[in-house]
This record gives sequence, structure tokens and C-alpha cells, in this order.
Amino acid sequence: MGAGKTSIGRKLAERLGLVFVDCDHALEARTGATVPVIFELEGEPGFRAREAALIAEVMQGKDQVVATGGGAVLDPGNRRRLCERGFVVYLQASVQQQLERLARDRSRPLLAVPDRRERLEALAAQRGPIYAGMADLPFNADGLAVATAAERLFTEVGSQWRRPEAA
Ligand SMILES: Nc1ncnc2c1ncn2[C@@H]1O[C@H](COP(=O)(O)OP(=O)(O)O)[C@@H](O)[C@H]1O
Ligand SMILES: O=C(O)C1=C[C@@H](OP(=O)(O)O)[C@@H](O)[C@H](O)C1
Ligand SMILES: [Mg+2]
Repeated sequence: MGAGKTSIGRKLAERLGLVFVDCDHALEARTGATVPVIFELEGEPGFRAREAALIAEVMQGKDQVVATGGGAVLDPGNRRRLCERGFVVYLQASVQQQLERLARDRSRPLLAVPDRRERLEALAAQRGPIYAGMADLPFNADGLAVATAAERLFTEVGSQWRRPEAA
């Protein structure tokens, strides 16, 4: 949350001339409900089930940049689909940077807690090793503007991306 997957992903797709799919936005369009409303009505398990179904569908596609939500990697099936079919960029950001970027944001249900720093640190401890284990390209966007990060990623992805055999 707040690493820049949605904003940098959109710009990177533009730069690569590929379709951009943001999984949270796609879920919202499909259900007609915002992510916080889905969490409220169906809980996190309901959201995760919808997220997994969407990722299974989206990852059958190609010529696209896909931004998942930060928790998508908790599901082994999602991890497998992303790694098998995609070139996975791990967009890194410090907890401090996440806190600053999301200070006024109320659209992340997992941050609707009294101590956001504590929550983000716990999520980073749980998820960091998973992200690192999946990444084809770890990329630290700390301190970089969205456009600069997208431009650097364009260069790095362009030189390192190898289309998976199955694509
Ligand atoms: N590199 C960046 N520099 C400055 N602001 C950023 C950067 N990346 C994201 N932001 C801002 O942080 C907020 C969250 O970014 P977002 O793209 O939604 O992240 P994610 O999808 O990883 O949760 C947005 O307001 C966005 O404009
Ligand atoms: O980290 C998470 O578990 C989540 C991250 C969100 O997406 P972003 O990572 O784009 O904020 C969104 O999928 C949902 O609020 C859950
Ligand atoms: Mg996002």
C-alpha cells in the first residue's frame, strides 16, 4: 500500500504501449462497490476470493501491465500465476514513505486502525520475504517521483524482461 503500484504501473504501461490493469479498480468496476465496501460487506476473506478469481482471469492475458493489490501475494495460486505468466516487479517503499503518501487516504481498509505505522510494519515483516522471493526485478522507488520511477522502470524492464515461454 502506497508503494506506487497503481500510479507507477499506469505510467509504465503508457510508456511501454501496453494495456494497464489495476486489480482493485477492475474489482470495483466489476462489483460496482469500492474496496472498503467489499471489505465491509464480505470481510477480507470475501475480498481475497474475488481478488483471486480476478487474477486468475487477468493473468491469462498478455501485453499488459498488471498492478495487484499489495496483499495478493498471500495466496499461493496468485503467486504461481503471477510468477508463471508475468515478469514480476517488486516496488519497494519504506514504511515512513508509505505513511506519508497515505496520510490522507481512507480507501485502504487494512489501514483503518489506530496505529498505522505498527500495521504497516507488521505487513512489511510478513510480506517482504514473499515479495522478495517472487521478484524478477526488485525496484526501490523511495524518494523518486512517479514519472521518474516509471521512466527508470521502463529502461530496466525493457532490458531485463524475457517473455515467458508460455506467453
Ligand atoms: N513515487 C512516488 N512519489 C510520490 N508519490 C507517490 C509515488 N508513488 C505513489 N505516490 C502517491 O502515493 C499514493 C499511493 O500510490 P498508489 O499508486 O495508489 O500505490 P499502491 O497502488 O502501491 O498502493 C498516491 O497518492 C500516489 O500519487
Ligand atoms: O495490502 C493489502 O492487503 C491491500 C492493498 C490494497 O491495494 P494497494 O496495495 O494498491 O494499496 C487493496 O488491494 C486492499 O486494500 C488490500
Ligand atoms: Mg494500488
